[in-house]
Amino acid sequence: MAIEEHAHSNGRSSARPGPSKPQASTHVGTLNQKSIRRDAAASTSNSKQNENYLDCRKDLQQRIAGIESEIQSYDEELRKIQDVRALRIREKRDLENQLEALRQQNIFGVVGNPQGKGKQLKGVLDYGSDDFQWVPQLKTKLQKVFGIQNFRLCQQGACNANVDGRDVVCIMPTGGGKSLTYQLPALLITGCTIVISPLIALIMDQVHHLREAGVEASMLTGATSKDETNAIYARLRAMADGEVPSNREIKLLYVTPERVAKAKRFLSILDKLYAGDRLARFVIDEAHCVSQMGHSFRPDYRSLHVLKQMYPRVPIMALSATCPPRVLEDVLKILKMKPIVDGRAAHMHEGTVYFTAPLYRKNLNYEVLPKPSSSAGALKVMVDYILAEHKDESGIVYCLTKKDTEEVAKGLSENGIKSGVYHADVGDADKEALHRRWRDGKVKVVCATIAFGLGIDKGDVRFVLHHSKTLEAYYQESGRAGRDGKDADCVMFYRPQDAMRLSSMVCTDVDGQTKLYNILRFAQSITECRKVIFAKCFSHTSQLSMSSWATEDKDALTPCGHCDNCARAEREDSFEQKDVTVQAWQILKVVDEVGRNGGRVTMSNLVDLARGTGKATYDIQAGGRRRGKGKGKEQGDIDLGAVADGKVDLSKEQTEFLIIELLVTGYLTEDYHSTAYQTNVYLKAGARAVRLTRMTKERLDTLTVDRIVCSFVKHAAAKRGRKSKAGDGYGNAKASTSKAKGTRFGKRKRLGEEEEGEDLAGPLMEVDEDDTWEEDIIPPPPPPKRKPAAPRIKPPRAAITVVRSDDEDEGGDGTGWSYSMRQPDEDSPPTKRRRRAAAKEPI
Ligand SMILES: Nc1ncnc2c1ncn2[C@@H]1O[C@H](COP(=O)(O)OP(=O)(O)OP(=O)(O)O)[C@@H](O)[C@H]1O
Repeated sequence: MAIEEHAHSNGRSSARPGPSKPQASTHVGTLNQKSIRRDAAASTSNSKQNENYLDCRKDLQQRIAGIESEIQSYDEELRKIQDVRALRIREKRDLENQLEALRQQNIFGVVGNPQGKGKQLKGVLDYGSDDFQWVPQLKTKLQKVFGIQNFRLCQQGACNANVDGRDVVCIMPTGGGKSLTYQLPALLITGCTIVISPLIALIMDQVHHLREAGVEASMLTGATSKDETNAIYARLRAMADGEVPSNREIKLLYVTPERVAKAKRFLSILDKLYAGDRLARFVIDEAHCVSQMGHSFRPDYRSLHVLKQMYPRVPIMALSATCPPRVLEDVLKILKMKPIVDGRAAHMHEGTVYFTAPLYRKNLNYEVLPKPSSSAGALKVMVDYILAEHKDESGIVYCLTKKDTEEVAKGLSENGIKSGVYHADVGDADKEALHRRWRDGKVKVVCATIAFGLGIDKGDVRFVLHHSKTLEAYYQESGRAGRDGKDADCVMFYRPQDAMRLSSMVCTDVDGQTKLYNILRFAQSITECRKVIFAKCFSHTSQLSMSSWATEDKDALTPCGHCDNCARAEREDSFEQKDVTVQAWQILKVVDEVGRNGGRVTMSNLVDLARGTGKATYDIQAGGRRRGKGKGKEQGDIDLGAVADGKVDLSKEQTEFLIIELLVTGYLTEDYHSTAYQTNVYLKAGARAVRLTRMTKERLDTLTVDRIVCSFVKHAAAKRGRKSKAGDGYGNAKASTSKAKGTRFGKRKRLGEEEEGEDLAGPLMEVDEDDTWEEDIIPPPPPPKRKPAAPRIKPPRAAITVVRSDDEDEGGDGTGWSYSMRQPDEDSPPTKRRRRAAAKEPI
């Protein structure tokens, strides 16, 4: 009853058996008997339930008691663990204090040297200073082993942090000297430094150089023979067992990431070295490959996360030339490295010590030169340039295609410049032979695709000629120049027609168009400092911070003072401005008319149509208005007077430049048509075109904002006696003035002089009459005969820059802009017309 009452008292209806509530009945006797039987049955059932209940209760109480006592024992254990933890924390602090004291004792000027400069702030270290006791030893080895007199950029800081056993990240530009930051410290530390590098060729090159310098360096790659591999493992085992004296140890062992990821034998020798305290450091070269967010992710790099897991005592150094903050964060996370601390003010024992050097190298002179439109002309310009500026000096010509490299190498060789070819299809032995001959100076110029990059470390590359698809590629290629720190030239050859070929090459790439427009803006600019363009563009597109482009003496947006545009800016009278709003309107009107007639125009087509020269017709697609009858290509033509109020009164080249400017500013846009073999690029009106085309010519004349203004170069830009940037280009001692470059820029043609540049073309970016092209189709090289060492001829060119106006009147959107155009040279190469005239041929 108690149970039932309890249940009822809880307000629940009980399903349990119990005495029934009295029911109304008319048969009393029967009811009483039934009731007695029911009561007896209920009583039996109640006692069973009671037993069950008691059993269950006992069981539960016992279990609860068991758990309670278990919890108590855990509490006790936790208390013990917490006590131990607190003890260990105190011990750790003690050890850290000892480490700090030890570090301070090792820093002259704090403890060891009372007369020291006292540069150290409390609790932080300036690894870039001389205040470490091993610095004299580092400097001696720097000179004796590597033959290098001074550290450059952040090398000293990185070396100090390495010797001090810190985890390090070092971001330095290509050719900045990253290798030294781990190779030199490795000589001062007991044990073996394991270098993980992505490319066998690069590894071979490094090991070769180190052995030449007398450093015990080895490699374990697919190219290492079985015997050699066994010998290396035997030496490492002996090292781990303490059987090898320190001066006989393998100081640097190069491996590919695949070996760390997959080779069990290698991992077991690492275990042994670790146990024997002979694992000095892991160096991860090209560390951005660890991150999927990086531009060249390598899956095997990901497996490097095991290093910190398995060998927590071994410091790691991560090296890269391009590691934007987002990628760096990912790299640190994957490698299980602590967050970064500044190498000039690093916490005594916490964090990954971080060093970075300006991405901009002061010893590189960036310059854009005009490229003639014919293969012969383009080759001639390159030959002239090399002979006039870099005769007998080492250089590289980067080409867009394999076939280009072959044609250019042939052309240069025929003109007395010993050249070789390097691209993906060249066999390893030939590559190696070329590399060797180039290094020895037997070959002067390597004509290469971008494949010629990693592992190419020749100090005295005095010039690199570029035909690049993107600004990133241009910058990367330029990293091969001037690695000895002396002045070097990085010259891009460009003509507006290139844009169409490049556009078809990148049209399917992610961000292809954005990247293309960036390099077009760079190439067309004649006023803005090249360094500043790099800084703005890369800090925007690659998340490389703007400060990466600052140097010790200049911030990122201060002009470098020595690129072609800075040199030009030094001469106030070097260009004059011209309003080309009408010409832009005319071009857009022509495009409009072609589109209305169902036609399409290529760039060269558009130039001819707008200027009323050449065949001045355009292709018509089915359904468009056509001129003439019969079979064959349907053609349309234009009444320029009616459509555009006459011809565009700019030279061909100026018109091309204006068209590219209209393209990158959205007044024109590309119209791609693919066939089975190629992609043809046509031009059509862009989103902004209507702003101009809706106006009448008369209305245009009264327009006060959004006018388009071009600057034309009046005189050759001064570039003579260009100063050497800053000593060796890496902030070390001052140096000389570079050789006079007086021949570089001759006098230019007067504005309006006609028909220059008809023979301008490029073996590297050949474009056929219709702006259509097939990769690798290159016309034969030009006739070889030419006088060596002729002064460099600078073909004419018009460069356009956009200047925005903030004026929002006249219905404009505040994006007014103006152009500047460089005036053609007076000593430009003979045009077809002039050549014909000279040969007394009728024009
Ligand atoms: N302090 C220095 N002074 C003069 N030359 C140096 C110095 N440090 C390094 N070098 C030289 O600079 C060249 C480039 O060095 P290194 O190969 O280490 O560059 P890197 O930063 O690794 O470039 P990459 O990213 O292209 O591999 C080498 O020839 C090296 O000997």
